[in-house]
Amino acid sequence: METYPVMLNLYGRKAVIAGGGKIAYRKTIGLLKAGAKITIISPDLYSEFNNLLESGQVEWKQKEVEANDLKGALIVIAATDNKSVNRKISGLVSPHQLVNVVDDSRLGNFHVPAKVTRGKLTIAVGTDGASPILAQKIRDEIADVYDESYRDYLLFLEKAREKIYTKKRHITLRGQLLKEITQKEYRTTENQQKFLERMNGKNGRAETKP
Ligand SMILES: C[C@@]1(CC(=O)O)c2cc3[nH]c(cc4nc(cc5[nH]c(cc(n2)[C@H]1CCC(=O)O)[C@@](C)(CC(=O)O)[C@@H]5CCC(=O)O)C(CC(=O)O)=C4CCC(=O)O)c(CCC(=O)O)c3CC(=O)O
Ligand SMILES: NC(=O)C1=CN([C@@H]2O[C@H](COP(=O)(O)OP(=O)(O)OC[C@H]3O[C@@H](n4cnc5c(N)ncnc54)[C@H](O)[C@@H]3O)[C@@H](O)[C@H]2O)C=CC1
Repeated sequence: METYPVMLNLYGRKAVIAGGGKIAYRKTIGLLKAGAKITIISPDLYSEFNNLLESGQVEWKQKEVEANDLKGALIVIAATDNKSVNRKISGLVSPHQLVNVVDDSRLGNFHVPAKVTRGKLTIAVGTDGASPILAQKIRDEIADVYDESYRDYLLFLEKAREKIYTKKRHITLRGQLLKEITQKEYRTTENQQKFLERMNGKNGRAETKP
């Protein structure tokens, strides 16, 4: 069976992480970047958490995890170092909760891919648990190709697409324009600017490429 990749919008949604170790920390950072509201349930916390706690970015309940702690969470991560506790958590979640079990992905309903993010561009690599290190390696290779400059490029593409849709255009022309801006020449700010001006109808220039 294949997995089904999705890009979740977790902004403001509740996430519960059981365990306060290194792996819990890694998952916390990923969830924070997505704007989730995170509660850590753990008798102790890995020192890296201190900053997050002090700045109020995460809530910590200093205790062992119980069924009640999972209530209201969209996403639950079982990240303790105790296999039977992690297994128990996977059995306690409701069928509509997302649960990731860090030491046995078959017990959960999702696992976490390696990813590279460049602003609005996200590329995720998964191996279904076969080799997290290969997922990391492929991610690193992809990250070299799709470097930091893609952050601004994506902003341009978004803006240009909006402009292309704003004005009433024939569907064929619209498609041509949307395709055109993904070509290499539009990686330069100069050509991006020219394109936006063209869409604004400045300088009386034609819409199609000369
Ligand atoms: C199933 C999954 C569940 C999940 O956690 O979602 C899972 C499971 C397990 N990982 C284990 C080990 C390691 N995992 C990593 C690294 C990452 N692991 C991640 C995801 C996943 N790991 C999910 C599958 C993803 C996929 O295959 O697509 C990444 C991609 C994302 C993330 O964690 O955020 C992150 C890279 C983050 C980044 O670089 O960005 C490293 C290397 C390192 O830490 O540097 C090692 C040591 C090397 C090794 O063992 O291979 C073990 C054995 C634990 C033990 O020893 O007991 C298990 C348990 C098992 O296999 O059953
Ligand atoms: N998915 C992944 O990427 C990886 C998963 N792992 C697995 O993740 C597990 C956790 O690894 P680390 O974070 O390095 O361990 P760790 O030892 O640093 O942290 C474990 C945490 O779980 C807490 N804990 C234990 N029992 C608990 C309970 N009943 N309720 C709440 N919290 C409890 C501990 O207090 C501690 O904070 C490991 O057992 C390993 O199998 C390890 C490497 C990678």
